Amino acid sequence: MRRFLGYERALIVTAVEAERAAVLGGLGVDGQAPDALETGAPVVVVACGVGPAAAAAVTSQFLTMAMQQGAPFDVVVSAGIAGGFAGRVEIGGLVVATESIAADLGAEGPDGYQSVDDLGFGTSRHDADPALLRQLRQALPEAVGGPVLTVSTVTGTAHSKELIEKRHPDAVAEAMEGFGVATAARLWPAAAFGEIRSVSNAVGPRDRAAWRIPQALATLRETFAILTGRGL
Ligand SMILES: O=C(O)c1cccc(C(=O)CC[C@H]2O[C@@H](n3cnc4c(=O)[nH]cnc43)[C@H](O)[C@@H]2O)c1
Repeated sequence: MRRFLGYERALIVTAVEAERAAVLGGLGVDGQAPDALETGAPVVVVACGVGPAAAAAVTSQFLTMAMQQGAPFDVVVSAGIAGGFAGRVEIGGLVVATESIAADLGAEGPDGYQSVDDLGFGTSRHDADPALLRQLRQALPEAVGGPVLTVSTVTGTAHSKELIEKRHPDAVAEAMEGFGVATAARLWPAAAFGEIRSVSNAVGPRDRAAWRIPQALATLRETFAILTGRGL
């Protein structure tokens, strides 16, 4: 198996098995045995489950186990499909996060929404590692760069789309794991963090039949072929 960019050991965290299979397909392997972590594979791909809590828990577990085995990860990437904000990214297109933002981690009050940052309780944002981001932008010139939101509930009405766009006017996409993966990765300063998303649907009123999942999974697969030097 080839390396991810120039990194010694990469942990790629997807939400579901179909995304994991697409990433592994890009790496040129049909599947990965459950002992990939123990055998020192240069790229380990794990499906953590949906949402930021599962993402943080599983990422933390894998980072700790790799360190205990003496083969720590030096890069951690949250990867999968996402909803894209219309006019910023096409369905089937690719997004590279400049930062991963917990879009609903805060409080509502008479003056509107306040993030945990506004409240003085910590941070709702994690920047992508600058060196990793540069490499991703160079390897994937067609990708749209910008903040990617992490939500616990998929935006599904015109009203909630309007609200989230007002709170995060620069966001290019929303998904459900990036901030969780980043929160765990931040505990390991030696590991660079990034988030890569292919777009399966437009953020807005729920229309599951319009989600182009096979197209987004194909983009994800091509992306990881490029990032491991296997081309298209
Ligand atoms: O049904 C399938 O075949 C299938 C294959 C791959 C992935 C899925 C998912 O449902 C993945 C859920 C995952 O996708 C992210 N996501 C995608 N669109 C959005 C969105 O509009 N808002 C928020 N999250 C989105 C998210 O990270 C989920 O964990 C199904």
